[in-house]
Amino acid sequence: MAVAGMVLDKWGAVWSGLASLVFLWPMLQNHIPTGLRQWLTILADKLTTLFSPYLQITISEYGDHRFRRSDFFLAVEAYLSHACARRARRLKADLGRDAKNLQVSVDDHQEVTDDFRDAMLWWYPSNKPTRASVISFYPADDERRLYRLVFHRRHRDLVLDEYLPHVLAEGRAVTVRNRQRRLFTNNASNNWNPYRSGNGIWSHVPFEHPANFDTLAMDPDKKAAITDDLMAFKESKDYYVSVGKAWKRGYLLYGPPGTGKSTMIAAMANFLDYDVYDLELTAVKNNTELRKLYIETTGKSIIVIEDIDCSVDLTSKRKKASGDKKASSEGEDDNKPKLPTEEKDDGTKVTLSGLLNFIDGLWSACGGERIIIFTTNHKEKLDPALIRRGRMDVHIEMSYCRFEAFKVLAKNYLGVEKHELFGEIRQLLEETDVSPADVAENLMPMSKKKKKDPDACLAGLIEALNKAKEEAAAKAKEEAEAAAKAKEEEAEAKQKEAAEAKAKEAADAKEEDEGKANG
Ligand SMILES: Nc1ncnc2c1ncn2[C@@H]1O[C@H](COP(=O)(O)OP(=O)(O)OP(=O)(O)O)[C@@H](O)[C@H]1O
Ligand SMILES: [Mg+2]
Repeated sequence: MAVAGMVLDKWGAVWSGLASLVFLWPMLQNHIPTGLRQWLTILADKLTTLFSPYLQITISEYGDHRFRRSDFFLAVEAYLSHACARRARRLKADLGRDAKNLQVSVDDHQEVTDDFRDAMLWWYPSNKPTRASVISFYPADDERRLYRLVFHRRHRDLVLDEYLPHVLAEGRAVTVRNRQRRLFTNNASNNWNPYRSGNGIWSHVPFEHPANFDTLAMDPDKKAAITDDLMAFKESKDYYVSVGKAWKRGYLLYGPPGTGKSTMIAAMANFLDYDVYDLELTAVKNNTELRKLYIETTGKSIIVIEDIDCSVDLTSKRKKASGDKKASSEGEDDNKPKLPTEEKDDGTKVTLSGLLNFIDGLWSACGGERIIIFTTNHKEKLDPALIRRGRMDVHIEMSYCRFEAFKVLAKNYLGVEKHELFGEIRQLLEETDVSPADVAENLMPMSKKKKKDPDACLAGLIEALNKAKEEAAAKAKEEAEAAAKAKEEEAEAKQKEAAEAKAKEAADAKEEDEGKANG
C-alpha cells in the first residue's frame, strides 16, 4: 500500500510538473536561447511521432510554384468551405473576388472534422509566419497559410490513394461552380507585362451577358439541335480520348448583321458555364503571338474571333496562291505541308497557316474543353480550308427573322403568344427580309404610350415591315432596271464591236483587192 502510495505521489508530482511546464512555457520561451528552443521543438516533435498513432500531412499555400498559389491548396480551401464548414464552429465570411458573392470559409486555427469511409480526419487551417529577417519577394507573404490534415496511421493508404484525390476533385468542382465567369480580351503585345496586374496577355472583366437560348429567336428545331450538340460536347471527354481527338469543337456562325450571332455566343457561354475569350486578331502581331495567346487560355472556355473575314487579309493571299497553281483550295487543303511555303511567314503578321495551326495544330490540344467560334457576315469570302468540317465542325446560319423566330421575340418583349395581328405579320415576314434586331427594336415599348400596349407595338411593327417591303421592292426594281440597262449596254457594245469588226474586215479585203490589182 505504502509502495503504491509512493508511486502515485511520484506520478502526481510528474503530472503537476508537466502542467506547470505547459502553463509556464509561453513565458519561459522568451528566456530560452533560440538554438535550444529549436532543439526542444524538434525533440518534442520526435517524441510525439514516436508515441502518437496519428500522421499529419501539410498543404501549404505556395507549394513549389513560388509565384503561384498551389492548385491543391485552393482545392482544399474550396472543399473545406463547402463540405465541412457546417461542422466548424468558427467561420469567416468575405466577399468573393468579384465583390458580389458571399464566401464563407473556415476560420484560422479552427479544427474541422471530416469522415470518409468510416475514417475520421481532422483539418487544421493555420498561418505560418515567415521569418522577419528574410526579405520576401512574394505577394502578401508576411504570413503563409497552410492546412494540416491529421489522421490515424491505419488510414494512411485510404487517405493517400482515395481521400486526397477525392478532396482535389470535389474542391475543383466547387471552385468551378462558384466562380465568376469572365470575359477576356487580348492586349496589344507591346503592353504585355506579366508582373503588373491588368497588363498580362489577356485582360478580363466579369462576364454578365444575360442572353440565353430561351430568349434567342430562331427556329426551335435548329435551336434544339445546337443545344444538344453543345451538351454532347460537354459530356464527351472520354469519347474524345477514345477517338484520339483534342477535346474542342469549332462553330462557324454566319449571316447578315443583326441576326443574333454575338447573342448566340453569349447564350452558348451561359449554357455551358464557360469563360469567353474575345480575340481581337488585328492586335496580334504574328503567329507566335497567336500561339502564346492560345496557351494562356484556360479550359472550359469559348474562344471567339468575330468578323473573321474583316480581321486579317487571310483570303486574298490564299486565293492568289491557288490561282497561280490553278488548283482548288479544297484540293490544296489535302496537301497541308505546302501551306507554309505558299504564304511566306515573315513573322510580321498573322497568316492563314498560323490561324489553321491555332485551330487544330499541336498546341491547340493543350488544356482541352474549348470551343472556338468564328463569326462572319460573308461566309463565301472565307477560305474553304479555314472552315472545313473538322476545323469548324458546325456551321450555323443565322438568318432573317421568320414567323417562328418572331413568336419568341413577341413572347420575350411583349409577353404575347397569340394575337390577331400575328397572321398579317407572318405573311409580311415571309415576304420581307428583316433582321431579328430590327424586329426586336420595334417590339421594345420604349415610349410611355406604347408601354403596356402590345397592340400598338405590333401595329408599329406591321408599319415598319410594310415600309421595309416597299423599300426592298423599290430597291429590287432599281436593281432590275440597272441590270437591264447594263445588259442593254452590253448588247449595244457587242453589236458595235461586231459592226466595227465587220467594217475592218471589209476594209482589209478592199485593201487586199487593191493591192492585188496594183500588183
Ligand atoms: N436571334 C435573335 N434573338 C434575340 N435577339 C436578337 C436576335 N438577333 C438579334 N437580336 C437582338 O439584336 C441585337 C443585335 O444582335 P447581335 O449583336 O447578336 O447581332 P450580330 O449577328 O452579332 O450582328 P453583327 O453581324 O452586326 O455583329 C441584340 O442586342 C439582340 O437583342
Ligand atoms: Mg456581332
